Amino acid sequence: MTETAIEAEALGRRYTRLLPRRVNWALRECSFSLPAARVCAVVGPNGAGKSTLLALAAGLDRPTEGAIRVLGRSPADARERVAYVAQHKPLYGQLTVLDTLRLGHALNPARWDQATAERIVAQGDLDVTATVRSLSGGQRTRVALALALGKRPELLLLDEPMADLDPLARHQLMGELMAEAAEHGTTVVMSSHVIAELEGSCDHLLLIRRGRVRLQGELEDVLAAHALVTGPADASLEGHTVIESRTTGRQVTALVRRGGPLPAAHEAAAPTLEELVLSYLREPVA
Ligand SMILES: Nc1ncnc2c1ncn2[C@@H]1O[C@H](COP(=O)(O)OP(=O)(O)OP(=O)(O)O)[C@@H](O)[C@H]1O
Repeated sequence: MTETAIEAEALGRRYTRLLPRRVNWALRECSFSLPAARVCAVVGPNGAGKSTLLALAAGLDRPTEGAIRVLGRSPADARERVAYVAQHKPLYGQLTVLDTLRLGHALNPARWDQATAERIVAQGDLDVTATVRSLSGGQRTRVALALALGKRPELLLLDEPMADLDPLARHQLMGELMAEAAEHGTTVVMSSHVIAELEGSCDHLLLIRRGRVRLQGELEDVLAAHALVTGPADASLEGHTVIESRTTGRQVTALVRRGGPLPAAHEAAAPTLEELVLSYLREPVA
């Protein structure tokens, strides 16, 4: 097994509209490395480039610039070992749930794990003879995740997988994902807007803004490198990078990237993942 699940080098994806002509870089100069056998959260605001990145890793789209390697190969060559659940969960609407799982088996005869796929479907209390088009959005998500996990992938790419699930289904499917990752050493790369949910389950963070990587690393290290400080507004925070600050009267509260010991005049606390991500999302971009 490779130690790096996804490696990107100056990756870029540009979209060009002809009339009226407009060029939009969905991703630009993205270089990062996501470790294997970890659960990685990809976060960023709407339109940041998360889906574009996942589609490139899945080999469903091609970079305009730079390169991306998946499990040490080109995305096309790695495809057999990768499962991808796109944001809109594409499935065949006319197939029943049972036939969908049969198709999953037929397409992945060597690796297919029927027991896992069936268990995930059964936990949702689905009628397996119902057609996919008759299912609710959340039920379809469950079938898409059953297909993906049934493939027993080495790398699981999930684009906002939990967005339309009820809280109980979220909790249960997140548990399934974590158990799968732990048991089989599966790498999970998951985009999500539900930051609080990622905190207890992710090991690695990739934060994208306006097509560029703004922050990346092991979650523990990233959190430890920052502090939420409160102190007198006139005391200097020189040497530290202020990501966001708010002044109320004579007090300032700031999220900083530590550049060394913090000034004694300030009280410092460790930020939660949500506080950290929100500060980076609010940070003014030049
Ligand atoms: N097929 C396309 N044609 C033109 N522009 C596109 C296309 N797909 C994506 N884009 C643009 O690329 C940028 C990144 O989109 P992307 O879907 O990757 O963002 P995202 O981070 O997944 O957003 P969200 O959180 O809303 O799902 C956006 O500006 C979007 O308009």
